[in-house]
Amino acid sequence: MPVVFVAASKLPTPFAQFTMHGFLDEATGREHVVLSLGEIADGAPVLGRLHSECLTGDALFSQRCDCGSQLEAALQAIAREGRGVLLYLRQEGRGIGLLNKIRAYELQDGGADTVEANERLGFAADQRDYAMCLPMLEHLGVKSLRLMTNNPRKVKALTDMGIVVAERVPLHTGHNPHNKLYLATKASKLDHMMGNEHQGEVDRA
Ligand SMILES: Nc1nc2c(ncn2[C@@H]2O[C@H](COP(=O)(O)OP(=O)(O)OP(=O)(O)O)[C@@H](O)[C@H]2O)c(=O)[nH]1
Ligand SMILES: [Zn+2]
Repeated sequence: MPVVFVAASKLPTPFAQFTMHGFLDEATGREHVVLSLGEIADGAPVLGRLHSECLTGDALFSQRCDCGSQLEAALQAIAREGRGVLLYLRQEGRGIGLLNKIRAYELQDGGADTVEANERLGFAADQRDYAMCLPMLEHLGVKSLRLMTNNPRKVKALTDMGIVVAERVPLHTGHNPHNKLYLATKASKLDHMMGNEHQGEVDRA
C-alpha cells in the first residue's frame, strides 16, 4: 500500500519557518511529517535527518535518551544552512510503540540495558524499517542526502533504496548522566558511532 501525500503548510519555529508536509502510510495507518526548508529538489545533496519519534525525548524533555537534543540540533543546522529536510518518522520506541517502550524502561529501571529490555519483551533490539522514506523523498524530489546521524543502519537503509548518502554528518549532543549507559549500549550493541572513531572526519558513502 502506498504512502500518500496529504497536505502541506507553513510551520514557523524558533529556528526558521519550515514547510510541513504530511503523509499517510496506508499500510500501517501511520501519519508521517517532513519539515523542509529552501530549494531541496535541485539535485544537490540536501542536509537531512531521519528522526524516529520519541514522545518522551522530543516532547517531554526526557534525559533517558538524546532524541530531543538531536531534534533541536538538526533543525538548527538546517536553519543555519537555509536548506534541508527532517523526516519525522512515527516509529516510536524503535518501532515497538510508546507503551511497550515504557515497559522496556521499567525493565531498564530494574537493571536491563536497552537491548535486553526489548528482547525480554519478545521484540528485536530495533524493529524499525525505513521503507516509507522513499516515497516521501521522491515526492519532495530529494535524491541525495548529507545525513545527520550516528546510526549506520539508516545510511544502509537509504542506500539500499537508491537514495545517495553523499556524507554522514555526526550528531553528538544531549549527553547527560542519565543516558550514559543507554548511549554506551547503542555504541556496543547497536553499532552506533558515538564519537572518537570519527572525530574531525567525514564519512563518505
Ligand atoms: N525500545 C526502546 N526504544 C527506545 C529506547 N530509548 C529510545 N528509544 C527510541 O529509539 C528511537 C531513537 O533511536 P536512537 O537509537 O536514539 O537513535 P537513532 O535515531 O537510531 O540514531 P541517530 O540518527 O544517531 O539518532 C526513538 O524511536 C526512541 O523512542 C529504549 O530504551 N527502548
Ligand atoms: Zn528518545
